[in-house]
Amino acid sequence: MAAAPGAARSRFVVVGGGIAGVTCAEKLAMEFPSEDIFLMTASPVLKAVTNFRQVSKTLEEFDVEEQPSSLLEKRYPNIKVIQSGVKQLRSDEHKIFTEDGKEYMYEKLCLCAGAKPKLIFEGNPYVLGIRDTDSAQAFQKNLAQAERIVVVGNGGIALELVYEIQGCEVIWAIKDKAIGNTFFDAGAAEFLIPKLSAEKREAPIQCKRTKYTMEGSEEKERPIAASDKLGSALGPDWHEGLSLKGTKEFSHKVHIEILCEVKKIYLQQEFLQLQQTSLAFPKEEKNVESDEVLWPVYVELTNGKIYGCNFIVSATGVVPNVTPFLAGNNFALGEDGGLKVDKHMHTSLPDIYAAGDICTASWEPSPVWHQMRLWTQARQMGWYAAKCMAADTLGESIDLDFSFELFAHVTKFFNYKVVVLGKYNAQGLGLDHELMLRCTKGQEYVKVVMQSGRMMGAVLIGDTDLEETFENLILNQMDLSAYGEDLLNPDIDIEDYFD
Ligand SMILES: Cc1cc2nc3c(=O)[nH]c(=O)nc-3n(C[C@H](O)[C@H](O)[C@H](O)COP(=O)(O)OP(=O)(O)OC[C@H]3O[C@@H](n4cnc5c(N)ncnc54)[C@H](O)[C@@H]3O)c2cc1C
Ligand SMILES: NC(=O)c1ccc[n+]([C@@H]2O[C@H](COP(=O)([O-])OP(=O)(O)OC[C@H]3O[C@@H](n4cnc5c(N)ncnc54)[C@H](O)[C@@H]3O)[C@@H](O)[C@H]2O)c1
Repeated sequence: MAAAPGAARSRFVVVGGGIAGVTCAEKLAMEFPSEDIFLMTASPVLKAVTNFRQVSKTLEEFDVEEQPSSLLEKRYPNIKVIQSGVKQLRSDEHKIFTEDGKEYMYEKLCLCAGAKPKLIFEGNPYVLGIRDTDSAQAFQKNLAQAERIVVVGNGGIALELVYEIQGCEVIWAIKDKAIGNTFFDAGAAEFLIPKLSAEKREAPIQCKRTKYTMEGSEEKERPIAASDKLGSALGPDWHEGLSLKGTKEFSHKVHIEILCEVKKIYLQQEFLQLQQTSLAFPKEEKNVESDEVLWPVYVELTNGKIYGCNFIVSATGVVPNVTPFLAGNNFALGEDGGLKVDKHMHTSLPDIYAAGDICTASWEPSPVWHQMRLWTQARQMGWYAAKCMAADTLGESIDLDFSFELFAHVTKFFNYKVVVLGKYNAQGLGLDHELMLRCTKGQEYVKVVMQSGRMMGAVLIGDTDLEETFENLILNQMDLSAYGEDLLNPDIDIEDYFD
């Protein structure tokens, strides 16, 4: 195509300086060393993956570093970083327009603009979200002067926050029955809960493993019934450099309100006019006397309770950053608002690919993979999108990358190593599955999800050393019926078993 006068052009343009965009640009730079790759980003710093370690076939660990763009350009001299937000895309003309009034032409474009927090009561100044360095610092500043906050949401961010916050009362309002619904079931939640009260923190106990099989048993700690219910983002351990401390001297003080949402938020003045009564922080779950302190803001929950607090954290998921790209372009969007991509990371429009939090994987997935907006998937998608762009350019064919065979995520919650594999919460399996559990209080929690004798998923909390074996068992879909409960028998070296 002919370049418009004044429009810079490049064969490959990538939008987004997060993990997906940077990884995509790096891979393109390697594949096409003599081509200039334009990387456009709204944020002044880029996110680079460092210390990458392939822990097993599908599990990976790495650090995420904020770096100035000059460092990336030094490592890859054919990458040109353009620091300006994209405000418009004209897909029919293969052009993008940036905030600083410039226009660029591309042959192939990859959109990696990430996502932003999906806030409840958006626009209310007392409601904070956490996404990037700025929002994390704003949160820290507010927390330093707070005595009580309300945390809403039950996913990754809420789990990290309630554990890390010290010296501040936390009312944690969740829609579900148990904590951490995006990663755990109620059994795992029960295992983790003691960690939330510092006073009750237990010394490590002897490894006495309690074994459970199947749901529906009447034992006290029975397996939990299967349920059919279903700027750049920060990097790992983002909270470690931040002092997440309120004004008080105690450690954790978390009160959980389950099965509720926020109904209304009142400013102090509105609240006083209504002459409502707010609840004090509950003591041992009994104290519901009214609060005599006046708070800047009050939260009314759908269970009728009202708590005063300094501010509210909305850790209620994300929405893909698609807005600047939609006007005049007929992208197919997923239910979650992301740009639909096929198994070659192609959006519904010609020559436009997408990767990371902005996209919605719309191919028929492997039975044990699903999309979650995580940095591991952002890296894998960015890398694979670049390979697909290269293959299309060179007229080659390409198979779906192996990383999409099995969902695998390693992280840390409540100071435990947490590994989740496959359909770890029996997602999409309906009632047609069984659970096997092994649990040692304070030490480890192992859950496997079985269907027709095959392992479909697992949650491993603590240093279980089982991830590689279970990863293999899920990948090879071996019929394990004959092993029964021995699968989780701590006295049997399971790895030897399957060698
Ligand atoms: C607090 C927090 C903790 C997290 N913890 C974990 C964790 O422990 N493990 C895990 O796997 N994942 C975690 N995540 C999720 C993970 O960070 C994201 O899934 C991942 O970083 C997404 O990468 P991305 O490149 O797709 O998007 P982003 O990192 O959001 O990057 C998007 C980029 O696009 C740029 N951009 C946006 N709009 C435009 C535009 N119009 N023009 C130009 N540039 C634009 C932005 O400036 C940014 O550089 C966490 C997220 C948060 C917020
Ligand atoms: N260690 C980790 O792996 C980790 C840590 C932090 C964040 N993350 C990722 O970062 C992203 C953002 O994290 P997040 O915790 O905001 O999102 P999330 O998707 O993990 O969790 C959102 C939570 O908010 C709840 N929710 C949604 N709407 C609600 C509403 N109106 N009222 C009350 N609750 C509501 C959901 O039920 C869910 O529990 C996610 O993609 C997450 O996977 C991962």
